[in-house]
Amino acid sequence: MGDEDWEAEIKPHMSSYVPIFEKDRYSSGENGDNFNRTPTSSSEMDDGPSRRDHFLKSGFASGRNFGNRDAGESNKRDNTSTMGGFGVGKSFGNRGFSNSKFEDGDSSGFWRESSNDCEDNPTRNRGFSKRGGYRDGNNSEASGPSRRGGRGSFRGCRGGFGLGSPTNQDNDLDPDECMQRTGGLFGSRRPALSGTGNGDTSQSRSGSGSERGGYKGLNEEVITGSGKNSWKSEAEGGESSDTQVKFQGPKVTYIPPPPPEDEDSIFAHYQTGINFDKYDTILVEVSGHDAPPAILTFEEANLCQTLNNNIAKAGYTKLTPVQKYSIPIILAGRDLMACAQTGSGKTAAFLLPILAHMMHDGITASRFKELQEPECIIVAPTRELVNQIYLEARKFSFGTCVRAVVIYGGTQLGHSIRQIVQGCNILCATPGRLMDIIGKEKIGLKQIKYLVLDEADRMLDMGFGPEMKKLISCPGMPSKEQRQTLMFSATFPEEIQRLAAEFLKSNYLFVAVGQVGGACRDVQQTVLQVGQFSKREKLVEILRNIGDERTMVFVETKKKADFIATFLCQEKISTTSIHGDREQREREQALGDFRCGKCPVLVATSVAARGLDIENVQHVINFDLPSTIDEYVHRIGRTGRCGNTGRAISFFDLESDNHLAQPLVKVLTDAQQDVPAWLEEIAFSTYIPGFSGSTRGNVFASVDTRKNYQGKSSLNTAGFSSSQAPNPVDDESWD
Ligand SMILES: Nc1ncnc2c1ncn2[C@@H]1O[C@H](COP(=O)(O)OP(=O)(O)OP(=O)(O)O)[C@@H](O)[C@H]1O
Repeated sequence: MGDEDWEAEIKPHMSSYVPIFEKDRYSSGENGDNFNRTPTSSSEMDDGPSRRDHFLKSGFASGRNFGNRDAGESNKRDNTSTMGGFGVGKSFGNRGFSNSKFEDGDSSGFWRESSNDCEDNPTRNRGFSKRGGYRDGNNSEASGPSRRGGRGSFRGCRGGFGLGSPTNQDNDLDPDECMQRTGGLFGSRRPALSGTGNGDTSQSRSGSGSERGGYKGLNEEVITGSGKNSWKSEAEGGESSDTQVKFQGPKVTYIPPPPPEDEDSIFAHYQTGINFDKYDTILVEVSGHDAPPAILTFEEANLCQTLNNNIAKAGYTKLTPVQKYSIPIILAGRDLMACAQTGSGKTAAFLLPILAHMMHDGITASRFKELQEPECIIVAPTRELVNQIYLEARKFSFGTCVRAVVIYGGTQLGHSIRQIVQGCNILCATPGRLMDIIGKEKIGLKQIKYLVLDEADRMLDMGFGPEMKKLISCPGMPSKEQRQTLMFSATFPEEIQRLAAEFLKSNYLFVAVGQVGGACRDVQQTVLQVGQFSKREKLVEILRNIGDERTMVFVETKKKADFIATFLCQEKISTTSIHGDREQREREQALGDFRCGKCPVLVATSVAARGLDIENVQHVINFDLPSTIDEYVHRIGRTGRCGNTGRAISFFDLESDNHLAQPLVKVLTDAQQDVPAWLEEIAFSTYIPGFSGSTRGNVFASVDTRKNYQGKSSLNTAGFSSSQAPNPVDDESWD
């Protein structure tokens, strides 16, 4: 459903919201000056205490911007919000248009914008607080100063600079980690950014930026090297000049809490499920020359004792298919593109052999140094995912001298740097923060032996691809011949495979476990025909039936995530949310509340679609279907992990989802799921000759897109050869 439709739907409901404030975000005493206390409708203002109480119980504080609140109101909300697990709103005018210095907050807010959320004119964007509170459905109606006063901070990040991104739009994949960078580093696709400012704030930016040829985003000065000193002034606590501050944007002050250090926490894991052994029956195809044979047991990998101990403590007794094939390939020093179903252990498939190599090579303990030169960089598209990978790296390297470090956007840059300078062998990073740190000359690339792209298709698409290209052409980065490059994902569209070749040695191996881009068979998929205006009712009905079982509800836009989370809380369903407009602290809090079961429902945008491994997620509900089938595959893969079973229910809206009918039928069929007759009918009526399964290219690449490779072997994962069906593309040379 488009945003505009959504506006139409939410507007009538918005007036019934109970605004709840987060204590640390709103204080009329401190920030009241920036509030325009224009009265708003009483229905918006004066909701009864019962509902407020409900929010309180349900752990949800919908922090819309209600700048017209008086101090008394604010205090009441302070009480509620501190108990709330869900603080939607972020900025309450204190950093609004009157405040050009951006005392605090999140620099990522400057570029974390979506085209859908940026329909406001530049005047309205001007100097608004950078972080997005809940954008009221009314805010498309006003743009004058008084409105900005009253609701200026509403817009927050959403007002921002109008950094629309073609791929992220409002369905976010950490846009602060990707598209904004392409504007800065690789030539902007957003001409509005360069040259003319969008208002006070962006003017000041473009003012600074124009010395270098216009606004280029935070990263620009880093990459050109000019940001070095300004970083010092910011991250090392020195004074920033106005120009620097304006150019740099608001400081990010969030320092994530360190993960628990005790062994039990490090090795905490959930159980494999009843279908874990069924993995062995999945066909695996390896293509490329001279692939080493698969291993069948951990012992065959010949790992060192410490690694074996860690594997045992992690509860791994048996290899998953992707591990059986990838581990020997990586140990043999080969480049690899591996595609395996969600939740089937791809992370360990690359971490274990990399660590084994490092141990074998006699890695020296890394020590404090201003410039660290890690041996391995792992990049992934979202902050929560890199953090998860880091925790896995820390687990498997436990008791060794290998030090893993994680850095990601939305956290204080100085904190990232402090982590790095203490020593770094394996760096897990989101692309944006990685490029920043490289620009600050805290990371040298000369020693890189392993470059891992997790969710590689995402890392190479138009959102992150330019950033990745920049990374491999950074000074010092060993050429592809000199490093080992590893790519993992559950989906690998053909066109992305072709792009990947630039990163990989020509003799890379391709491992396909099951159907490339196929859904996990342990997820029972149901598609329901639900019209836009019935979705909420249906959602509540389903959630009430589900009870307390952990459920992720995916929606297409950030503001809808806020809206649905608010709505569910009103329905007394304890809910939290995660999306790219929430501050990192809030995102981590939300994930924590969901993981521990405090909020059994997590409403999420695509930011949570990939990679997240959360125990006991029994249900995924696609309140909105995503725009692409590969996104669907990743989303439903948040359940049914590691041999456990799960359920996915998708609302199919005849008005907007017909383009997905065909690929959906294919995914359902391949995963041996029931296909509703009505869906088949739609798929048939929208039949596109030569259909290849995706709205954007061929998700269903039968396997390796290279042609005519030799040495293709097709095995099931117990190691037995199966019939080698000729590949239709075998008759051409792929080099
Ligand atoms: N051999 C194994 N034995 C037991 N558990 C395993 C094994 N390999 C991985 N796991 C566990 O399975 C879960 C899923 O693994 P992981 O997150 O690496 O999956 P993935 O394939 O990367 O999924 P996605 O495609 O969603 O990113 C994790 O909890 C991991 O610890």
